[in-house]
Amino acid sequence: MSAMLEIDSLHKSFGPKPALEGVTFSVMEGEIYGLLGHNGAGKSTTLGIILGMVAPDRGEVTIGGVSVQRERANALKRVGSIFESPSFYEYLSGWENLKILMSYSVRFDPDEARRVVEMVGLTERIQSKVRTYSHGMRQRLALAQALLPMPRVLLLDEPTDGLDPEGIKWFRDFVLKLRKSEGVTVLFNSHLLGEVEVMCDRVAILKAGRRVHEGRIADLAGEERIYEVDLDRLEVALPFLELQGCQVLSPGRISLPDSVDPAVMVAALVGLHVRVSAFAPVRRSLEDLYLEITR
Ligand SMILES: Nc1ncnc2c1ncn2[C@@H]1O[C@H](COP(=O)(O)OP(=O)(O)OP(=O)(O)O)[C@@H](O)[C@H]1O
Repeated sequence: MSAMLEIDSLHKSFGPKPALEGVTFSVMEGEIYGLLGHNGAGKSTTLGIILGMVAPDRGEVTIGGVSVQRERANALKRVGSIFESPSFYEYLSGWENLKILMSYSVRFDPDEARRVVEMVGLTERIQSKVRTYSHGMRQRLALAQALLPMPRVLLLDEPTDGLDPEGIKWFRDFVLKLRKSEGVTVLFNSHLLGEVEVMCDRVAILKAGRRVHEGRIADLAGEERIYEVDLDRLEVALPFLELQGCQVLSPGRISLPDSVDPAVMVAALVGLHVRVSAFAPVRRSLEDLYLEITR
């Protein structure tokens, strides 16, 4: 697999505090890649630079080997995007909106547009005025617009923001199907860690403009042994656990070193008059990792 997207050492400052400080990562062809981070971590700035809408102070992005900074139009020819909240002409139909939006970049092909509108499930309402659309329908229209250039790369800024659980599931299934049928490469940012975990192959976590983690979702479990615990007398229990080499990850979650037998640990806690209501192994989630890294 070769890299479809290469983000190389991006630096950007809007004021005295840098928004990005040397962010680097690559997204392989056909990969679904998630960009995570707290509010203000630099996710949208990164996407804006990839889309050629924000000029980096330093660094470069290449898409399919073509530099966005040096050959923007060429690099973005087969890139579809939803960036920030898409805005539409409210008093025009979804169809008229697609026609206008497409006239800025590629030629409008009605057959292709009908195919894409069908794909996103908007056929019945595409002639209705956008002001009558629900938030979910607007997102589907935004997705249709993103799909019209027949993209090899999709860049999505918070694509499920504000969607209801059904809309989120629809979006997830749609993207997974699209990758399978068309081999599209997808980079998106989101705060919905559960969604990211089921959709993405890899994630990067940004913190204050720096990439502080990159890894495969499949490797999340790692070597660590994580236990969910419910204990009383924490003033006794926690120092004891730490003395045994356990790490308290969050209230109620600890990681056990290899040398420690959980049964022996429970017996020892009981011996210290700690009531142990739960002590069960759990799979480490993306949320666990995210909280450990960004804390
Ligand atoms: N156009 C701009 N002018 C001034 N500052 C900006 C601009 N765009 C971004 N910033 C600043 O850059 C930093 C990174 O912002 P960015 O929008 O990239 O974060 P984010 O990770 O996308 O956050 P969120 O999850 O809230 O969307 C923030 O401190 C933000 O205030």
